[in-house]
Amino acid sequence: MPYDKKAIHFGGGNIGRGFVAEFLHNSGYEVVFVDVMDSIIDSLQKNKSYTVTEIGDDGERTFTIDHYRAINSKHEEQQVIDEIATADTVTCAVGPNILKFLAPVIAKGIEARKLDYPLAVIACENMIGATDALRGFIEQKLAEDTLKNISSKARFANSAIDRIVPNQDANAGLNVKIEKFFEWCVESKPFDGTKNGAPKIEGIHYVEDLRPYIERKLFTVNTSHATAAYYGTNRGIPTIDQALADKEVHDIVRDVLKETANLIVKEHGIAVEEQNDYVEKIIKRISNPALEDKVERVGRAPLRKLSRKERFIGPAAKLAELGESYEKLLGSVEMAYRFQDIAGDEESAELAKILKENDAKTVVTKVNGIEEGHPLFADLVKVVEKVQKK
Ligand SMILES: NC(=O)c1ccc[n+]([C@@H]2O[C@H](COP(=O)([O-])OP(=O)(O)OC[C@H]3O[C@@H](n4cnc5c(N)ncnc54)[C@H](O)[C@@H]3O)[C@@H](O)[C@H]2O)c1
Ligand SMILES: O=P(O)(O)OC[C@@H](O)[C@@H](O)[C@H](O)[C@H](O)CO
Repeated sequence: MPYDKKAIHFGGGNIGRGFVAEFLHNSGYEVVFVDVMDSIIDSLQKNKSYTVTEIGDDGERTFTIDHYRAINSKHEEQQVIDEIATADTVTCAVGPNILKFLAPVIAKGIEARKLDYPLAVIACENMIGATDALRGFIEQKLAEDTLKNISSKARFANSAIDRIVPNQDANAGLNVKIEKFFEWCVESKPFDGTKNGAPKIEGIHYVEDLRPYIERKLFTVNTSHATAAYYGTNRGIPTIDQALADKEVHDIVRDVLKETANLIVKEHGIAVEEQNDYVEKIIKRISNPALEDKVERVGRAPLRKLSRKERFIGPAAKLAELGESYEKLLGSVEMAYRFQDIAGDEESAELAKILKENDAKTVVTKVNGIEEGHPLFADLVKVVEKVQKK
């Protein structure tokens, strides 16, 4: 493999090392990791390779990832700018709330570009429109002239990324254990008319309209995952597979998925059988005991997960608008509201504070982004009142 293309990847964490970098590497890209965590960057700089182990029904397979470099953007901003100026792609997997912090350095890299083809920017986060959000932050930092010619400098494509990468063993170092299944869908249209076309990354499924893919993923994989995590936490169950082995939790997850499946089928014209097959596949994936996926990881950042476009309120709001049932989703919302003061999770502490300091109506407006008058509002207020009582 010549490794003659260059990819800058922000976030050397689980999905960054275990999924995005693996695919870039296998497609002949030299990967430049950018992170702010000293331990990850130091380790990537010291070790010239790490392994990714895929766990499937048919056993395990291990791959070696090499041909990468690593930069700490806290200390070496100019280096990151120079790399972006001469790169083919920028990807990130840092978490939706971090996107705004990446924007200034990416904007400077775009300003410094002299190449005769645009940079491909693809955010790989669990968020509807993550690349659009990143683009918005970047554009706030660009000079007027650059903004006028932005399509010659950079192209921005949203993506939906699906692969379970649990937290890794403390002694694993850089090595990543990951499920075998993957899906990475990226919008194709933003690359129309460019010299090189869409980035040639093996495994990416380019699609004209991403909405059905990202909504199906977020409202099936992540809705069920988070439901299992929050009910599991509430019952003192440590991992997702163990939560799903509990008959009651298992049945609740299935009931919640009936509600989101109803929406997905109605909204996107996906056949009922196809959605049923998808649901079965997802339940099997998240029940995989080999992943040992902790409920705290899957439930992390409850304020984000309880927000308007996210895995519970997104589908529940739409179902309410359509006059369809969303009762089981309210149960997941209740359990998410009960995910408070979890060690290492700042949002869970913030959630506890918000619930203590505000009345239920204010909480719903603030946390769920649902206003009085919306058909979901009164039911959410009841859920919050119940949680506030106990
Ligand atoms: N883990 C999964 O199963 C999975 C699957 C699909 C999508 N995702 C999404 O991928 C994203 C990352 O998730 P993860 O599980 O890899 O999390 P993670 O915590 O393992 O990795 C995030 C990385 O981003 C780094 N980071 C934080 N601020 C940064 C900054 N300003 N600049 C550069 N790097 C920074 C962190 O140091 C960390 O290394 C999230 O949006 C998540 O929803 C995760
Ligand atoms: O990453 P989050 O916090 O949005 O959600 C936690 C998990 O549900 C998520 O990371 C899944 O493992 C992943 O989305 C599977 O593709």
